[in-house]
Amino acid sequence: MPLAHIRPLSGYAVTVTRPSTARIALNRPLRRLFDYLIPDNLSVSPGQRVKVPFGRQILTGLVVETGVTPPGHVTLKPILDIHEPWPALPDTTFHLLSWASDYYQHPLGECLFTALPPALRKGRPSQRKQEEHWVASDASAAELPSNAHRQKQLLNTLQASPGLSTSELVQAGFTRSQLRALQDKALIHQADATTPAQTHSPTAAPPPKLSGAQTTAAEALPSSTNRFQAALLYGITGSGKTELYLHFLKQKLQEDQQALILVPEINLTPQTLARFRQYFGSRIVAWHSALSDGERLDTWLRIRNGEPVILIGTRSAVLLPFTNLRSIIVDEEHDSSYKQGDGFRYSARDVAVYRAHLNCCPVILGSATPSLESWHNAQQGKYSLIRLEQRAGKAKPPEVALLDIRSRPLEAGLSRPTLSAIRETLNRGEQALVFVNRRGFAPIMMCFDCGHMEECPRCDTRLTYHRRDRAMRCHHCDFQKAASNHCPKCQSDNFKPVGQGTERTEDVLAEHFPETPVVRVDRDSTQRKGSIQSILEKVNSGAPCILVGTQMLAKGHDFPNVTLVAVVNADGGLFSVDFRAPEQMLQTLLQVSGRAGRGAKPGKVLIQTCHSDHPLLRSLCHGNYAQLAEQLLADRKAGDLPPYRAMTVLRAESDTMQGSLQLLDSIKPMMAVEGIETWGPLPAVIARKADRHRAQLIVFSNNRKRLNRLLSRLCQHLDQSKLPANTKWIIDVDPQETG
Ligand SMILES: Nc1ncnc2c1ncn2[C@@H]1O[C@H](COP(=O)(O)OP(=O)(O)OP(=O)(O)O)[C@@H](O)[C@H]1O
Ligand SMILES: [Zn+2]
Repeated sequence: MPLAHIRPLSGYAVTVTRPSTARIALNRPLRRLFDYLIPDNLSVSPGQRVKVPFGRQILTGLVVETGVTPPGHVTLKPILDIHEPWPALPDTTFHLLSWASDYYQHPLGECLFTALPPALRKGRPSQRKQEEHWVASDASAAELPSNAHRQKQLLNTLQASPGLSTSELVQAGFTRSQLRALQDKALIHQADATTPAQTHSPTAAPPPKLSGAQTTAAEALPSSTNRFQAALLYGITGSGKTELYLHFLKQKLQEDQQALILVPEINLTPQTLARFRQYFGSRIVAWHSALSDGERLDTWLRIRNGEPVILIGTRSAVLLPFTNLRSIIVDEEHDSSYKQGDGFRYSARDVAVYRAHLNCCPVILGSATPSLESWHNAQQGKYSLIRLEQRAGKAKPPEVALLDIRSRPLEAGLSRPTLSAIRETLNRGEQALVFVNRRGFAPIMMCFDCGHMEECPRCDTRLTYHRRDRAMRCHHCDFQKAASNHCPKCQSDNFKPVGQGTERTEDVLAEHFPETPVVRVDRDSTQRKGSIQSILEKVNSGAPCILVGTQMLAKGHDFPNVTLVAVVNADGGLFSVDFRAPEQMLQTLLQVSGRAGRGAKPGKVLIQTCHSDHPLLRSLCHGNYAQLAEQLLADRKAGDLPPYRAMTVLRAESDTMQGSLQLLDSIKPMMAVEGIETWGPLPAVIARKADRHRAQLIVFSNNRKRLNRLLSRLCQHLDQSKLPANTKWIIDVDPQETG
């Protein structure tokens, strides 16, 4: 041993076995990490939260590695303290996020911090707050004043589902003050936290017996929770996929194991939770955007502590620090809300599959309209394909008909046959659903004298007329102004709405059917917390009504008394420039059609179109998505588009279009590499949004690894380049939108 290494033992004994430096990730959009010294009194390991000095601030960082050699002769500052002695991100979660950072080309620090609840991101202590659960006391609602409707409803809810938590009740539209009011009157009390199983114990209602088709599908589901297996469950609308998920978990998941069920935001209703709780009681825990910071921390800690929860959550749930995750289910796997639209643009579905792979556990992707990516993976044998092509119970698939509206008189977009079909439905005491793909009253306000149309001053789009609040609004930025009765250009009062949105359809239906409630469901009508829940409750009561809504209505709802679905206009996606538009249009049409006839009564779907001879729409009538998927995949293959080639979009935004195009032009030569093809740069379809000019460069490759390496180099290069003022770039790997 060289002499220089022989040192007196005292004071050095520790440094021999302990690393003295650590590389730390910060929650910053920076593609770099920072090195710090580990003081002798601290012991740190990867995934752990630490406090570090950064400029004049003290920030929370996450340890990425220890024992690193810092570059050059920099003097390192010491870590100030640790937040807790254990790593906030355990091994597999850490590995998952590092992989995602590399795959999606997003800075590691921001990726890692996404897996922490807001409280821990902000550097708060990781102490557990006890979530309050409520039960109704043995008192009667008669003690409530007759005008306390909401309190009565709250009490009824708790009588029906004892043990709901404050957050679940708030999500269902109740308020904390209503809870307090009932508590003060001793009508409800907190469930005993030490015996939650009692308040949450599965109810006696026996699960329905699986049908023959369901049993066959169940037998084909992954056989073990200790092996990676990916299954695509293609089950038509109303086939009872949820029952299969429950059956699978009941059969396969052991009592000490964790499971994750991903759902699109809108599907995570108290009804869904209640259905799962019937089987699994207090093991069911929810994760969604409406939770408070405290509730998130509480749930996060349960997961990190390895409690055997079955988490039902939206997109970001896939990043949580599970320690014993043994099954993953992705419901409505085709849903575009699984892809994050800004910042860390990950696809929760794809991350879920990778996570299952890392954990050596099964993943089930379920949908009535699988994404072409998943369908392709099944064709390639990467996923097993399980088909469930019969509706559950007594329900039959709906009868679908195209209604050509080219030469028919329309009333706010509705044809006479559609109106009569609605009337017949209501006369039978059933419910009708009318699907309109736009919110607002009309997408265009136009002067019939001078031809002027109202446009957004900040975007290359028209303003939508919202009649309820007499406003003209841009749906792409936050611009709005008061609506006027006169053309702002020529003052003519021949200034009128063109086309229809949900508000207009709602008005026409209310005029035609004055006796029947017309319920509008879109982003405007459901802004208030819990409003969607009360709407759903109304519909679920089964009384005749007409539902009018956007795709919010298409997803996953189970309204047994809806027997007619009318689609006002199906043609939007047929001729779009976005290559995904036909797929998304067909998925939406099939999903919304799938709301018809889910109970004992037969369902009917009327699709109004100007292209009744279009082959895609004709196949849709046969309701055979498998066939449609094959057709769409053949088009993708012919165009050398995903899933046949990997695709990434580089976007640039600047004060001028020239600035955006120049930036993309400057990096294009870096991509003149074998096996890489680029399209563009070109202005985006909406070239100007909120006064920013947008351009894009699309990159394709047959070789994902090569593309990934090239993109990493490109991002490094762009990070180190000095960009012109006000110019920004964005990278989107596997984009959902390419317009
Ligand atoms: N074996 C069964 N026997 C009787 N009814 C069943 C059975 N399985 C499911 N159901 C009922 O059938 C209806 C549809 O089930 P579910 O909502 O799970 O369908 P789904 O496949 O998720 O449909 P979608 O894709 O349209 O959301 C529900 O009301 C459910 O309770
Ligand atoms: Zn705008």
